[in-house]
Amino acid sequence: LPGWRKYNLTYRIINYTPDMARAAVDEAIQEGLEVWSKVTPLKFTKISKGIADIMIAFRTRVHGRCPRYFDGPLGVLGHAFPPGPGLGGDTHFDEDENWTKDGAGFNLFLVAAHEFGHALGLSHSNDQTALMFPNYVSLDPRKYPLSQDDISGIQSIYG
Ligand SMILES: CC(C)C[C@H](C(=O)NO)C(=O)N[C@@H](CC(N)=O)C(=O)NCc1cccc(N)c1
Ligand SMILES: [Ca+2]
Ligand SMILES: [Zn+2]
Repeated sequence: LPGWRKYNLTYRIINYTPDMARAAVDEAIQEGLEVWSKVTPLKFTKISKGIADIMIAFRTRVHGRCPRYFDGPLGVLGHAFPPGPGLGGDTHFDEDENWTKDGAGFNLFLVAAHEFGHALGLSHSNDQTALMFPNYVSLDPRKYPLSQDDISGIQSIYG
């Protein structure tokens, strides 16, 4: 089965990027999850210690026991593991990027929303308008980032 077998998921922000205010990071993460909870029965609860389903961290290069590595500035911006125990659902952002709330650099909310798509079981889409399209397209973050393709995809897993 490609998705989580429960609707109530926990997440924990392990560390914070120095690029943004902590409150802005909390908000970008929460909104990145809300994009998906708005169109599914999924609920996300933030915890501040212990093991969450979705462990979120800012990392560089080779990090911890993660089998995937980051590549310095630009290129890969983040990665997330599909639903499952342990590493499953965990989401990492490349700290060598310039993370922002608005303006230059990469919009954390947009990248987070994309990564959480993976953490919930979605793979990349070849629909150019989809949030799950492989390449970052700087959208207006105030504009709703999901395309019909994204919505059909997530609702086929969590109908
Ligand atoms: C092979 C993967 C590890 C690439 C990685 C990715 O897709 N992570 O989910 C990634 O960071 N892709 C870049 C594009 C690239 N340089 O390959 C990206 O912008 N992904 C995040 C993103 C954010 C917002 C929207 C979209 N469409 C994509
Ligand atoms: Ca990078
Ligand atoms: Zn991706």
